Amino acid sequence: MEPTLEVQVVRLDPEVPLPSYARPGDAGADLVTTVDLRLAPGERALAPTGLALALPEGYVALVHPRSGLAVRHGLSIVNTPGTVDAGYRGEVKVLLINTDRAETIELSRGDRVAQLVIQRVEHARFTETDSLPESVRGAGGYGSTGGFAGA
Ligand SMILES: O=c1ccn([C@H]2C[C@H](O)[C@@H](COP(=O)(O)OP(=O)(O)OP(=O)(O)O)O2)c(=O)[nH]1
Ligand SMILES: [Mg+2]
Repeated sequence: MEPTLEVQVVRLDPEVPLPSYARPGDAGADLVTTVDLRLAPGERALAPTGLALALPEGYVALVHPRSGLAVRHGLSIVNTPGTVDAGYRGEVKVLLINTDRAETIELSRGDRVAQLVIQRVEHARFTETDSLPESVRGAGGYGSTGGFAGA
C-alpha cells in the first residue's frame, strides 16, 4: 500500500529506526523500546520509543499492542489504544503491562513493543437537546442482544 499521508518525525534517539510497516497493507507501524525493561507479573512501565511526531490536524495516532507478544508473554498496554494527539510534540511512549500471572517479561532496547495506527478523526460540535431521535437499539446494551445464535 502506498503511503497516503506525510508525518514528520524527529528521532530523539539516532539509533531508532523510523516507524515502518512490516508488510504491505499492515495497519500498524511498529514501535521499539529504547530501554531494556524487566516487568514482573502485574508490573507496568512507560517505554520510551525515541520518536516525536507532528501529525497533521485531523489525525490521531493510536498506540496498539502487538498480538504476538500478547499471546506468548501476556504483554499488553494499560491504556490500549494509547492516544497521541495531533498537537503532541513530546516523545511517544508506551505504557506496557505484564498481564502474566507468573513469568517476568524481559525486553531489550530495540524490541518492537507496540504498533502505531494512524487514523482520521472528526471533531464533533456537541449540541445539547432535550430528547434524542429514536433508534432500533434504543438504550439496550451490555449484552442486550443475547449470546450466540441470539439466545
Ligand atoms: O500511549 C500513549 C498515550 C499518550 N501519549 C502522549 C501523547 C498524547 O497526546 C499525550 C496525552 O495523552 P492522553 O490525552 O491520553 O493523556 P491525559 O491523561 O488525558 O493527559 P493530558 O491531560 O496531557 O491530555 O500523551 C503517548 O505518548 N502514549
Ligand atoms: Mg488528554
